[in-house]
Amino acid sequence: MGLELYLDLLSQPCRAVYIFAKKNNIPFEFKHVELFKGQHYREEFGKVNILKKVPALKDGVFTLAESTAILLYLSRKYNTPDHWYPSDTQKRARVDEYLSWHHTNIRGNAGKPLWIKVFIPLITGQTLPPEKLQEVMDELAIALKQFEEKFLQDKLFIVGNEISLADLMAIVELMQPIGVGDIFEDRPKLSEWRNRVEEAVGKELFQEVHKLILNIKELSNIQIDPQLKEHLAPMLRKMMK
Ligand SMILES: N[C@@H](CCC(=O)N[C@@H](CS)C(=O)NCC(=O)O)C(=O)O
Repeated sequence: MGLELYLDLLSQPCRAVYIFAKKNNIPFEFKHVELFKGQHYREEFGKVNILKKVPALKDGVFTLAESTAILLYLSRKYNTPDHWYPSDTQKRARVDEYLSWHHTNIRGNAGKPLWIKVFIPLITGQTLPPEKLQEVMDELAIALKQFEEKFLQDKLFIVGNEISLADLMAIVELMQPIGVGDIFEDRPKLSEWRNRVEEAVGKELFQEVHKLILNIKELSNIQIDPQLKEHLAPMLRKMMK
């Protein structure tokens, strides 16, 4: 049994894993787990990831959750080019530094605008006041300022002159709010970095993987799984407050 990747390309960390595997010609079977259909609650998927989240990996009898761990596993197993996760100790530490900061700062904030503007209305039928969107956009702006000042500075990529796992994890998150508002528009440094990342990944692959998120409005007539609604209810109540 070969490598299987369980993904939904609406999910940011899934896009990072997909891009990484495709870009590095890693052979895998794409196992589509549609979150809005609640397919991650199926018993079969629970055997791959007891946490019931995507991305997840299955390689023979070995299973693995968490995007960062999956990317590192793939980079080691397939001996991918060094720039993704440099062997130089200090460069590698810079990737680790970004990845440690990423989850609570970029990931913690970049997904929210889409929830406020698209997913919550879709799931609950309720539209939230514009101030709610403004609130999360303001929080994201703080994270973006730190991203530019601390991690990007005046470099081409987060770790010098080549793309690494840090850039990959960052870009997939920063593409998430794009259907709601263009966060790159008034940020030339961020926008130029995005172009470089897109170029390094390959424009065709980049567009392919972001097709769903760039056409997010087409989701408006999707049927949401009732179990998913129930599972999300506490989180939604918190976000709607
Ligand atoms: N820390 C995890 C996050 C995984 C995660 O939150 N996945 C979301 C999609 S972006 C998910 O599967 N959510 C389903 C749910 O919580 O019901 C990673 O980086 O892989």
